[in-house]
Amino acid sequence: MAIVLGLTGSIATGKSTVSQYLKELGFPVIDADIVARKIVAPGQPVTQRLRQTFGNQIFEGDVLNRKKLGNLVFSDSEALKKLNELMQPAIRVEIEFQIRTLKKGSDNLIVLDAPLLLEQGYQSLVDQIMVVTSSSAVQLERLKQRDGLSDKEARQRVLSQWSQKKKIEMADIVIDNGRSIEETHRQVLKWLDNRKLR
Ligand SMILES: CC(C)(COP(=O)(O)OP(=O)(O)OC[C@H]1O[C@@H](n2cnc3c(N)ncnc32)[C@H](O)[C@@H]1O)[C@@H](O)C(=O)NCCC(=O)NCCS
Ligand SMILES: Nc1ncnc2c1ncn2[C@@H]1O[C@H](COP(=O)(O)OP(=O)(O)OP(=O)(O)O)[C@@H](O)[C@H]1O
Repeated sequence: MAIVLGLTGSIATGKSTVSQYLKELGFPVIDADIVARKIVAPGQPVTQRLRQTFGNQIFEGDVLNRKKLGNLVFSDSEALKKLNELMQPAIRVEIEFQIRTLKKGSDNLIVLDAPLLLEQGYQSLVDQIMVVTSSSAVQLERLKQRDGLSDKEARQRVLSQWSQKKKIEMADIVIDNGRSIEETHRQVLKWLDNRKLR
């Protein structure tokens, strides 16, 4: 029976960096950010509801302008709450479907990479929780650099999620991604070897 690993952590701490490595090692990865993109493609029911709720301002024709929606919800907690109410049920259904499908295969490890795994209570879908961390200063710097955000915008995004401390308290495994990527890979390999997963 495959182990389902829930991979999470606060924004820009390095989940994708770890999930990319697990993918390179050959493990199947379900990426909640990709699931979230799929359900807001043109013509999807959730896309229509986003238009009804937030108006045409967040669209270019049929296509959702993610940058505009991001700017709106990460600076207004009520809007973010509405967005979560709209999107999370459909995201959960798709994630559950993908886990069920992968469990029918022969993989010994299935990875669920989900930034809001703990906030949204996905613990019941996974067997182990891996939290990726880095110091707040490193996290902010990487976030600003990657997404071209101001200091204020980056801080607002960090504050829209649970604190790193709270996530670490709920973790089975903590991966410190504050140093080099090679050092992070070493920690992942150590865990895989301990669990005899490779
Ligand atoms: C607001 C949106 C349009 C911004 O899109 P954008 O392309 O700029 O960012 P992207 O989707 O790559 O997300 C980047 C990071 O933002 C953080 N984030 C995304 N959604 C949320 C949210 N609802 N609450 C808190 N943090 C979030 C995550 O750490 C995520 O990895 C997009 O993030 C979105 O649709 N969010 C809602 C869907 C969701 O809840 N996704 C998380 C799945 S568990
Ligand atoms: N150890 C590292 N050293 C230097 N840069 C890194 C390291 N790990 C990640 N980065 C960079 O930091 C940024 C954030 O990393 P990544 O995208 O993996 O985070 P994430 O947790 O998946 O973010 P999100 O929650 O937004 O999806 C990226 O630009 C990535 O290239």
